[in-house]
Amino acid sequence: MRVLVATHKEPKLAKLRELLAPLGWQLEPIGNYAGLLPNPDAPGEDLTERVPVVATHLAKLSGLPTLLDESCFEYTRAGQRVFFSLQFGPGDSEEERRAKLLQKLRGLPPQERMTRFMTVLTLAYPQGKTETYVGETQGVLLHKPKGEGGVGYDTLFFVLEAGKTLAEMSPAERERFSPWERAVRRLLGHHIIDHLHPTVELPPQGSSATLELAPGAARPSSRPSPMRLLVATNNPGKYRELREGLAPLGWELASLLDYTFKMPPEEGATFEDNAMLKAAFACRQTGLLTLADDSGLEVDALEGEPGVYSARFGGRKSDLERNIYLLERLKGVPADKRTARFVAVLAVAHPQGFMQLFRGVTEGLILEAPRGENGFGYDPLFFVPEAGKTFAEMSMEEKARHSHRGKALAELIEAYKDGFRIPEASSSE
Ligand SMILES: O=c1[nH]c(=O)c2ncn([C@@H]3O[C@H](COP(=O)(O)OP(=O)(O)OP(=O)(O)O)[C@@H](O)[C@H]3O)c2[nH]1
Ligand SMILES: [Mg+2]
Repeated sequence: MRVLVATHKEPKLAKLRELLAPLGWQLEPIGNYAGLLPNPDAPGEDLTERVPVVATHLAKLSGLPTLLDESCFEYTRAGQRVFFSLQFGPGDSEEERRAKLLQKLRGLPPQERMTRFMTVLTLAYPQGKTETYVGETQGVLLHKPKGEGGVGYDTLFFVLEAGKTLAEMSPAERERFSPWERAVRRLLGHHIIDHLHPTVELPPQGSSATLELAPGAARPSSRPSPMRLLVATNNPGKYRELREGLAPLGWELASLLDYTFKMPPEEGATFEDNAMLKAAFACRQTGLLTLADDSGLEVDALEGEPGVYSARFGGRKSDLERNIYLLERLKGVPADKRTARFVAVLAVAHPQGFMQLFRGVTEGLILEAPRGENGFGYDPLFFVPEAGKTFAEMSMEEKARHSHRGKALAELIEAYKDGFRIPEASSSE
């Protein structure tokens, strides 16, 4: 797809091309759009309303899908939400912009300097359809600059999650906290999923499905390995279990530590969606056969929560905090109502253009206090009646025999054990 990008900044275009490379879009700049934008300094303007309107205008003029982003600070002044747009005329130097911002903030009490640094990114189609992605970072605007790095307002913006200003971060760190990058990654995650939906058939438990990954990809041929498999997870506990489980295949494994790209946000509604998104993304980045695991805990008394949100349950940051939160949520729920299951979906994306899925489920109970030292995540709270133990009381081999991941891995090994054979790609023709 050809997409116009409303920017005249070469570094921004280059960065977009790098981040969106897995989508295979052809990104072209439109330099001369500034005159079409409404007055950027108009007060109280909500970018989530304005950016889609302007992007649609540009898409209609050009007849091509068009990407436009704008950023702003949003804060509260006298109880009102105020937007401070970061779009300026070409004449403003960074110095002048900072002065403008400081002037706007003069006299604001510290609690009103709490800010959302927000980027709104819209992809507009000439027919009028729009998609809008928002990236945001919470912070405090300082009275005085702090730090040396970065550009623009980076010296004034203190990121709460990081405990420093953007200007005090390394370039890699700054990327992680940049609302612009966050918005772009949301778009990427969404489109990778979009791309997969039309052809995927969700398989019955333990079977495999085929789908087309890249339009025009070579038709798969059946041929044996040499196998190199990228295990695309950032979770060390999972990685260990996957490595052990895959050992019988004798394949050479690569990990995400071997690469510098970042995985997109997991915005799918199901484990299947997220596993495919992760596998497809990493496969397209590396060209390697890629395995991703999406898994989680479904608690009946919580109507299936945390489910696909298991890694960010209650916004808690560590395994320990998530376990404490789970116990809080289940306070007063009697033992016989504490039923739950762990689900794992493994997706294997083949660079030739299709994907296979394997699913495993283990039923259990959530205890009222942790038991055992092994494993990771919710393991100390997950009791498996058939074994009479929690996952955390099991050795790795024992857990593999009983666990959701172990069961999905067994299906995968079964599918690949007699050498690597690619099924007929029926959906690509
Ligand atoms: O006690 C546990 N024993 C398990 O066997 C297990 N499997 C998954 N989980 C939890 O479920 C979430 C998955 O989220 P998830 O699939 O997005 O993985 P993740 O974000 O940790 O890594 P990645 O693979 O996405 O990089 C994470 O919070 C995991 O702690 C488990 N917890
Ligand atoms: Mg994850």
